[in-house]
Amino acid sequence: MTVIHIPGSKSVTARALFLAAAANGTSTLLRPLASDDTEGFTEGLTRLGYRVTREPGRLHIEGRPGGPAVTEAEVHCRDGATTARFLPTLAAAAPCGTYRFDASAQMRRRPLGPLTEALRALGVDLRHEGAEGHHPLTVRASGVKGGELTLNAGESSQYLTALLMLGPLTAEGLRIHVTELVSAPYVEITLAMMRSFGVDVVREGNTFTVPPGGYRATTYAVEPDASTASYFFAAAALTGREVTVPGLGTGALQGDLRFTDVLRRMGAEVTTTDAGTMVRSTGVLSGLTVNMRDISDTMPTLAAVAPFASSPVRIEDVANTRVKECDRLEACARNLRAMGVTVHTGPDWIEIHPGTPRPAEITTFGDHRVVMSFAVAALRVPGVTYDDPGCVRKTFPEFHEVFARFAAEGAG
Ligand SMILES: O=C(O)C1=C[C@@H](OP(=O)(O)O)[C@@H](O)[C@H](O)C1
Ligand SMILES: C=C(OP(=O)(O)O)C(=O)O
Repeated sequence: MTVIHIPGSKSVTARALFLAAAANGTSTLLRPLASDDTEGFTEGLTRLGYRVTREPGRLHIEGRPGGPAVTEAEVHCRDGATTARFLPTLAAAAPCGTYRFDASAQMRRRPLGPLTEALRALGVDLRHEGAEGHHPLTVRASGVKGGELTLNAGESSQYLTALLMLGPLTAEGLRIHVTELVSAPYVEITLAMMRSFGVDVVREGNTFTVPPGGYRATTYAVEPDASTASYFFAAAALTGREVTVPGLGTGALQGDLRFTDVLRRMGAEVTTTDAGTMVRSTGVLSGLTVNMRDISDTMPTLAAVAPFASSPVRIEDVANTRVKECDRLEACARNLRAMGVTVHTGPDWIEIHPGTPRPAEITTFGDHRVVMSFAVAALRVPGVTYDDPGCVRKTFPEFHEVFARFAAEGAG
């Protein structure tokens, strides 16, 4: 049996950094993720004048309920959409200040229009330098009074998360009516974490009521990243092995742990306890039709193991994977075809047929999940290479070393 210790969740770390920065008092984050996304987030906070100090395996953040310590700053959000969407929202709550945000070429292409429109509707002076709804942008902050909003989060749940986290920093609180929502489990993470920092959001159907009054500092333990764990779970199911991931058990916050339900439906044995989750191959890997709207970061993981299933795999309702680090539906289709696999795609679906994949150079489009997903397929197809293997730095800089050790253990 192999036990894999997975680094901290990107989503939980980003939220914890925001909430701790806004809180009254000093917070400590235990086992936060250290990757390009979370380093970018931390650097952004530092540029806004927040004090973050490091110790091995922990971060201390001195909260500033009154907002950033500086009234002017330039923040580069790198490739991280959590950074690029959450930090301008945090800055908007400042009583006064001018804050400019930019991002990598990849992140500049990704949308945030519904969020910036919502901030403007709340009275925030926010200007895009180029295309509307994209970075770079400048926020001229003068505090946010609060009030009612209608939001379409059908493209990204991060718009809703950003506004929910803003709510307690407004004078009167926020009431948000949501018309559409993708990646819904990420909103559950947000609500649970806001509770840990002292704020109870009331949810009635699609309406969220967020009280004013700010956050309370706390010590927060970051759980392992469930999307990262999907590569190890899939690898076990694909190569006749068993793997246990401690720290992702029945109480886990992240919806992406439900990827193990998909593996179970395909034939793997899955056991979840309070302590963690174990996936064991039964030698059976059947195809299926699955809706991944809630857990679309694991769509590429499933796409990469799909050709080895005994019948077609059809993944539905994943249109928003087209506005991630790359167009993930097309990236998966292109790379699977390069490996000789039959693939069909539609606006929001992909269908992958059983085949005998051959080695190819994977075109990564700078997307960490393309690399990590095809590394799983590569366990059965020696000779796969990547045009940019280093892009795993976004969420898991040590991926190649850890995954190679995991593979070697299975071979030995
Ligand atoms: O809130 C978050 O931390 C995230 C939400 C999801 O994005 P979308 O809501 O844009 O699908 C997910 O894909 C992303 O990796 C992290
Ligand atoms: C989509 C992702 O990241 P983000 O939106 O946080 O940049 C991801 O990590 O798969």
